[in-house]
Parts: sequence; structure tokens; C-alpha cells
Amino acid sequence: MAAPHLFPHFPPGDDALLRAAKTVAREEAQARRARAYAAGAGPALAAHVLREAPPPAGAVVAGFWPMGHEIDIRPLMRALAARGHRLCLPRTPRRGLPLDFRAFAFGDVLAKGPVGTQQPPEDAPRLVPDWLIVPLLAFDRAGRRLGYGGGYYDRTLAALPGAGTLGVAFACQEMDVVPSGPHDAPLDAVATEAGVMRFREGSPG
Ligand SMILES: Nc1nc2c(c(=O)[nH]1)N(C=O)[C@@H](CNc1ccc(C(=O)N[C@@H](CCC(=O)O)C(=O)O)cc1)CN2
Ligand SMILES: Nc1ncnc2c1ncn2[C@@H]1O[C@H](COP(=O)(O)OP(=O)(O)OP(=O)(O)O)[C@@H](O)[C@H]1O
Repeated sequence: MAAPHLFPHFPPGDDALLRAAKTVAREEAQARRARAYAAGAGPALAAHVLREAPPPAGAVVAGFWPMGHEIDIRPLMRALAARGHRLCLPRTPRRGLPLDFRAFAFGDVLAKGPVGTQQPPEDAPRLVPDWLIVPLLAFDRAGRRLGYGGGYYDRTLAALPGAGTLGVAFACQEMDVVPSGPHDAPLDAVATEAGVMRFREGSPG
């Protein structure tokens, strides 16, 4: 925020000047929030995961291409690629099927998927991940997650029982209890910009 002396008290009756000053202050506050979102969370998330819960050496890692207000996992994916991990991203199949993971490297061109997702093109080689970075809307301290309701990750994780699973979110996405049923695959750990919570000993690294 600009120094407070730039926003002095305005005498009554000077509404136009006050409104203009507030407009400037709002723009500054929004820019600050945007900078925190763009520059802070992704690198902080990557640092926590690399230090506290990295994938096993050589693991094929499934990420996803972040959209909307999802936490930016690209710094983490770049760091994992630099450590020699092969990366893949999901293609969304029709409803009822598990996600279809395809090889990805930074610089590859992505195609449009459903609901604003970006995914590798159809001709990208198929890969089976053994460690997955999992998007979510909400999580709790038991490792339960709430997705977007497609059931895609639940079906995918059911088909990959040995795989490591790291949920990723902003810390504010934690809930006391996430409602869950028999199909809901619990996570090994959740990482946020504030740190890593592990729910299963020795996992997911
Ligand atoms: N960034 C990111 N990528 C991701 C996910 C995610 O959460 N975040 N996914 C996490 O799962 C998968 C995509 N999830 C989806 C969840 C719901 C629907 C869905 O409701 N589809 C509607 C059709 C809507 C449309 O095409 O406009 C449908 O099947 O009826 C589609 C994809 C894979 N990629
Ligand atoms: N392993 C599974 N086998 C069969 N059906 C499943 C499986 N997992 C989930 N489903 C079904 O898919 C639907 C959506 O599940 P749910 O609401 O748990 O999705 P979600 O966890 O929010 O989404 P996602 O896993 O894609 O992030 C439900 O009808 C659920 O019963």
C-alpha cells in the first residue's frame, strides 16, 4: 500500500476526492493480493513439498494445468522436471472413466479440455503415474478431499492403489470435516502455501 500520508483524511463535503483516493487505494490493495497469489503461493508450495514430501527418485509424476483460482503448481512441476522426474497431465475422458495421463514437458502445446481445463493433445504418449498431485476444492485433517464432483480423481486413484497422492490447495481450503463415502480415496498428504500435512506415515515420498 502507498504510504498513509498519501491518503489523508478528507474533510466532509469533499466526496469526489475521497472516492478518487479510495479507487486508488482499492487498485493498490487488489494489485497486492494479485502479487501474493502469483508470486507467493506457487514457489512456497514448491519449497514445502521439495523439502518435506518429495516424490521418490525416478517417480513418474502426474500434475495438472492449474486454472481459475487453483494454487499454481507449475513451480513445483518445473522443479520436479529439473530433478529428472517425468511429468504427465490428465486428459479428461467421458464421465465414468478414470483420467487418461499423457506425457508433458514445459514448452509443449496444450489443447482445450472441458470446463476450462487444458490437457495434452490426443497424440501425446500415454504414461502411468506413480505419484499424483491432486487438485481439490476442500480437504480435512483426515486426508479427505472434495473435488469438483466429476469423480475423476476418485476413479483414477482406485485404479492406482500403490500410487502416492499429494493434495494441493490454499490453506484456507481446509474444512473441519469433508463429507465422504466409500468411493472417496483418502490422500497421503496435503500441501499448501503454509506447509505440508501428512496423513499416512512415510507417504507420499
Ligand atoms: N486444473 C485442473 N485440471 C483438471 C481437474 C482439476 O480439478 N483442475 N480435474 C479434476 O477432476 C479433471 C477435470 N475435471 C472435470 C470435472 C468435471 C467435469 C464436468 O462436469 N464435465 C461436464 C461437462 C461440462 C462441459 O463440458 O462443459 C460433464 O461431464 O457433464 C469435467 C472435468 C482433470 N483436469
Ligand atoms: N471408484 C469409483 N467407482 C465408481 N464410481 C465412483 C468412484 N469414485 C467416485 N465415483 C462416483 O462419481 C461421482 C462423483 O464422485 P464425487 O462427488 O466423490 O467426486 P469428487 O471427488 O468431488 O470429484 P473428483 O474425484 O473428480 O475430484 C459419484 O456418483 C461417485 O459415486
